[in-house]
Amino acid sequence: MELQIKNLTKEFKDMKAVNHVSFTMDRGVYGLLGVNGAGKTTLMRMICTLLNPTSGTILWGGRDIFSMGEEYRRVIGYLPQDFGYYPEFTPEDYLRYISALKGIKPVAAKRRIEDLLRQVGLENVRKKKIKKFSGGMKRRLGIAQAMLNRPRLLILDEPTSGLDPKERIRFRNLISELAEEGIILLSTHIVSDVESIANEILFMREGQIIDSGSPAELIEGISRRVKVWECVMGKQEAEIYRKRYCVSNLKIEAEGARLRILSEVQPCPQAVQSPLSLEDAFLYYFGEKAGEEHVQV
Ligand SMILES: Nc1ncnc2c1ncn2[C@@H]1O[C@H](COP(=O)(O)OP(=O)(O)OP(=O)(O)O)[C@@H](O)[C@H]1O
Repeated sequence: MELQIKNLTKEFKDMKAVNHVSFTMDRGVYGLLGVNGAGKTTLMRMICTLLNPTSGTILWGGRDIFSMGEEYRRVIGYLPQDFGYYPEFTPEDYLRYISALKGIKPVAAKRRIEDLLRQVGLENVRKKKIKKFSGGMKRRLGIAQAMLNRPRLLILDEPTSGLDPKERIRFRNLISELAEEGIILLSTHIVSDVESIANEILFMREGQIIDSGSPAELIEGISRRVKVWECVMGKQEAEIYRKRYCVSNLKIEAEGARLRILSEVQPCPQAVQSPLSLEDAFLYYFGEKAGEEHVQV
């Protein structure tokens, strides 16, 4: 079964938060990458039927999702950016409560909750109150609630925000496991969160999908337009280069500042060409904004 997004637009007053977006998802993990305000949440909320598009269509198996009602809700699982939980609940109570809301019968829910607690690694804290959970544990619980109805389409909005590096690794492993069960669309502004697990990446900027493909395809495409150079220079000189070029990394070493520069031509005589990474590709599209919350694991 596939989800087709055709010419989708969402306008808020006179601004287009999502601007004529089209793409199709059939299987695996799709990483929606963009800086804050790119339109990721708006796009995801429309896919979840929580927001009506201004124009365009979303089809599941060729049918308009907005006319499918309950049938579509059975297909989809959603983890919103700020998912509400009840601090005094245990994960078991919480999942039982959400199961009831989703209309899952108690016997089936019991089995499913057992499986999910194990799958997201919360079986040992099943009796602990959620208020005592770390950010990573809460996110994993959030994924479990989105998975209760065995969705074939799982939408995760910024699922890694607030996670520490160890939790990020654990999260990536969990997503790879879940991907075997259907389609996962996850949004993030952190390249390393999706680089190793996404089959396809969609770069979103100012409401539009500006490029898409597998990480290798994206790297190859952008490599034809820009090169990456590495060079070492004095700190003062490095400041000048930083203003003049798109610098994807600056590291102070014993012999000076090591710069990673994106440029079509060799920026200085000592610069040596280096293979382009997905992180560089992100920077190529998003420039300065991309570095605002740069996280490396
Ligand atoms: N209900 C709304 N009314 C007016 N403008 C909105 C509304 N929701 C979103 N926007 C605007 O639409 C644009 C896209 O927002 P959106 O939340 O979809 O981006 P995002 O990529 O998810 O960013 P973030 O990660 O910060 O949530 C932003 O400029 C935002 O201010």
